[in-house]
Amino acid sequence: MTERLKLLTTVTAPDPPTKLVVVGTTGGGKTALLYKLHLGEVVSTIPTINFNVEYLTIMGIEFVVWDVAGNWGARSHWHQFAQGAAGIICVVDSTDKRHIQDTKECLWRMYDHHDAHKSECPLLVFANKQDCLGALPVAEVKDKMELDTRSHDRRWHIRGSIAKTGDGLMEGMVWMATQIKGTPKK
Ligand SMILES: Nc1nc2c(ncn2[C@@H]2O[C@H](COP(=O)(O)OP(=O)(O)OP(=O)(O)O)[C@@H](O)[C@H]2O)c(=O)[nH]1
Ligand SMILES: [Mg+2]
Repeated sequence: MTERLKLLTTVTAPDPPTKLVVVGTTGGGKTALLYKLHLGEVVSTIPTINFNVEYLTIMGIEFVVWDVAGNWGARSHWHQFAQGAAGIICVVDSTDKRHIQDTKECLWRMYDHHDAHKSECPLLVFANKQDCLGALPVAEVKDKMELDTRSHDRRWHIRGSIAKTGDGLMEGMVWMATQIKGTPKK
């Protein structure tokens, strides 16, 4: 009987949602991006204090997406939010070199502290605000983030985006979902 019950539980219990964490220093567009994906709408945002959490289903995978604040106080905790994440999303304001520099430093520091350094945890970077005058081209954001040199054997991808219109968002998320589908479950 116990064995039959066990079997039943295994068969019927749904998989838990797959965790993604969205990081980046303040103002990059993380919250705008999350709600554009979640609601299909532009929401007016204020700087996030702690985090927002929403569910998204992409390519049949249910994701639970944590949008973590990018303020000074929160940055040193990104690695804690990232515990157990199957993928990391980093959002940068392509118009602001100082912001890109800060985000780069915080991102790589997070990897120093967290099991997200493991190569099976893919990294998706959105070079956001591509609609704005003075936005750096994606290739330049890639260089400034040092993705080529600091990613080692981690799978990564950079995509230009406009969180306000949704441009590039789904393409990036499909890349992430494809990577996660290809990662064997533990
Ligand atoms: N023009 C333009 N504005 C954007 C874009 N994405 C976000 N914004 C605006 O940028 C500002 C900051 O966006 P948020 O989503 O609040 O930024 P955040 O990364 O969540 O910031 P924190 O919560 O402080 O970490 C808001 O006024 C957004 O409307 C974009 O692609 N283009
Ligand atoms: Mg926010």
